[in-house]
Amino acid sequence: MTKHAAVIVAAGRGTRAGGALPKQWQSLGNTRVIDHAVAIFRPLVDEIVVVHHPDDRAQAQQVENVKLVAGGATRAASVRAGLEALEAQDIETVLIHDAARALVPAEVITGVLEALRSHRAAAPALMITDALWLGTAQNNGKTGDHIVAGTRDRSGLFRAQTPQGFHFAAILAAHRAYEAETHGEAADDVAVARAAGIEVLITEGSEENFKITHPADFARAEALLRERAQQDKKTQENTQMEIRLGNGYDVHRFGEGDHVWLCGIKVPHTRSLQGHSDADVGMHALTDAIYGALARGDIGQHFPPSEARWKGAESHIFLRHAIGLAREMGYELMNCDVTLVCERPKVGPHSQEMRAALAAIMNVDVDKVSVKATTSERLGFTGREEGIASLATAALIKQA
Ligand SMILES: Nc1ccn([C@@H]2O[C@H](COP(=O)(O)OP(=O)(O)OP(=O)(O)O)[C@@H](O)[C@H]2O)c(=O)n1
Ligand SMILES: C[C@](O)(CO)[C@H](O)COP(=O)(O)O
Repeated sequence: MTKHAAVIVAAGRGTRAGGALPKQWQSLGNTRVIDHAVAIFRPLVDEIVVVHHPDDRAQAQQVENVKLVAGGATRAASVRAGLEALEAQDIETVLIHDAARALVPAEVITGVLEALRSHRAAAPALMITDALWLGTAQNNGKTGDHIVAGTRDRSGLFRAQTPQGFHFAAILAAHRAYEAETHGEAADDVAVARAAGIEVLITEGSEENFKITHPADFARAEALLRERAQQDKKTQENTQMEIRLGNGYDVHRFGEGDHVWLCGIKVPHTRSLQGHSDADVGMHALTDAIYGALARGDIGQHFPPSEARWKGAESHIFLRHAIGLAREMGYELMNCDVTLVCERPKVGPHSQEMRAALAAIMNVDVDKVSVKATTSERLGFTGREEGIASLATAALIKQA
């Protein structure tokens, strides 16, 4: 079985960050910097080693279910200690990470793991997009004391991040073989790997994977946590919403008359639709679609044709009832779509007015309402102009 391990180095003193404790033990959100770093690796690897300073044993012991190892005087020495502690185990790949990059996005880690399937080493980075200057210090070498003495070519340059991933045996051997006297103090594990001739693939880094280095980085990390919490809340709200769909179908036959009511609009015609109510076939189909979405019966159940009081009733009464019931149950109309099937009258010239009428009855934006028409190619009862049929679909949404 492939065994992935993570070595999280946390043995530095965090002198640049300041604070009463080294930065990895300081608070970030409602926990500590180190706890964020460990939590993100937990589901992605089989084993986690936290390398701490010998003086920080008490702080490190508060991290549960990790192997604790005392680190060294340099980052490289701390990494080496972490790797040595894993030697006896059957580890295939190892991810070496700075505790100070506490908010590394999971995709950055999985990007490295994915790359390790085909490469012996991989590490995330961001391409340099700013111009590069050479500054010469005038006084004490702080930012405000430099004068630009030249520019440097930025092409092909990257900002290195962690986790840096390796086949375990290869990076352990590389660390053991690395001679700081010959190669200089290694900036990171990629430098160690390269000194051993290991090719390293660059994977996608992230601006969110910054290293907490200076005091201001804490404020940046807190802001990122707040942003993520808001995003999580939104995602949760979206996953909690409930969407329901319903369809409706209705038919009314033609009889004597000089107009038809369609979707709330009186359309002049050579005949009229017959029915117990005003026979607005489109509005009936839509009303039934809403009842259907709610699983609350149909128009006939709420307004029985056997009851005289509904004789000649205007159909907006039915539609208002259906949308009112939806709201009582906590739903809003997401959108609806009504299709009228007839040869005549022509619906196109009236469809915008019909949309507006339905939208007004339901008290929704007109963009949520569609009214369209089709003929049945002179086939069937609609083709013979014996009546008009209508189909409707309604989508309702409830936010939890
Ligand atoms: N002897 C060391 C030095 C550094 N690190 C770790 O390497 C990471 C990157 O180092 P850096 O950000 O430079 O941390 P510090 O060395 O703690 O910071 P500073 O240089 O400001 O003291 C950190 O997670 C740090 O804890 C380590 O494990 N052992
Ligand atoms: C390994 C590293 O995170 C790559 O960017 C970085 O070099 C470690 O931090 P340091 O400040 O250089 O010790």
